[in-house]
Amino acid sequence: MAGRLIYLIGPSGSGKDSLLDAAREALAARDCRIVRRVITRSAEAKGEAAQAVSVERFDELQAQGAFALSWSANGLHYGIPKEIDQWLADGHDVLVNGSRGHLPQARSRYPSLWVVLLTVDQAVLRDRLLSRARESAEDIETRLARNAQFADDLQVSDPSLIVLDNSGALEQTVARLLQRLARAHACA
Ligand SMILES: Nc1ncnc2c1ncn2[C@@H]1O[C@H](COP(=O)(O)OP(=O)(O)OP(=O)(O)O)[C@@H](O)[C@H]1O
Ligand SMILES: O=P(O)(O)OC[C@H]1O[C@H](OP(=O)(O)O)[C@H](O)[C@@H]1O
Repeated sequence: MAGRLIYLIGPSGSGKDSLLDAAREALAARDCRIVRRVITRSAEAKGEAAQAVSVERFDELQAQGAFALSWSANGLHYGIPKEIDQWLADGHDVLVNGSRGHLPQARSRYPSLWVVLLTVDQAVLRDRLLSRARESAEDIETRLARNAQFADDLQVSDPSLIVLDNSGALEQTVARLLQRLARAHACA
């Protein structure tokens, strides 16, 4: 049976990378794969273990059809390697750190995908972005402002949407993620 794509989204700083890192072992034990993204961000940037490439290299990879999904946001380009299609075909569930802006295209390519939406109180979010200190103060404000664009877009009543609040301890969010995925018979 084909695997399921789980598309993790949430505001910048909501904790997507932290959650994936903290849940990595538990997910691997459940045969759930986490894909490594290709990003036009410098390799030195703190945070997720992504493959950093130049814009020229990204464009080449794109032209070669190396990406199953790709988008641009926050002045960067993001690609999800095509190998996820083989993983899904082989029956593995696959977790992707996605983009809210790209959700319609992701849904149209993977109609059975599940969305995990990570939320955080706005004040906590600002504090976390500032203390992460990956972006300049100006870029952080731009990222916070980007959230308004998506505020009403997701239907909380959608049965294939899992909403997780990460305003509290990360361990709690990990536990709830695993629980909710198990209930959805994904990564179970
Ligand atoms: N539950 C939590 N409690 C305290 N700090 C947290 C929690 N979750 C994440 N953080 C911290 O918040 C910051 C943002 O988290 P992270 O980088 O994982 O977010 P992200 O959603 O991947 O952001 P982006 O989309 O911008 O990459 C990090 O410094 C991380 O350590
Ligand atoms: O705002 P939206 O469209 O949800 O997401 C845009 C992109 O920004 C974030 O990446 P990062 O903050 O550069 O790591 C997300 O992971 C996503 O890929």
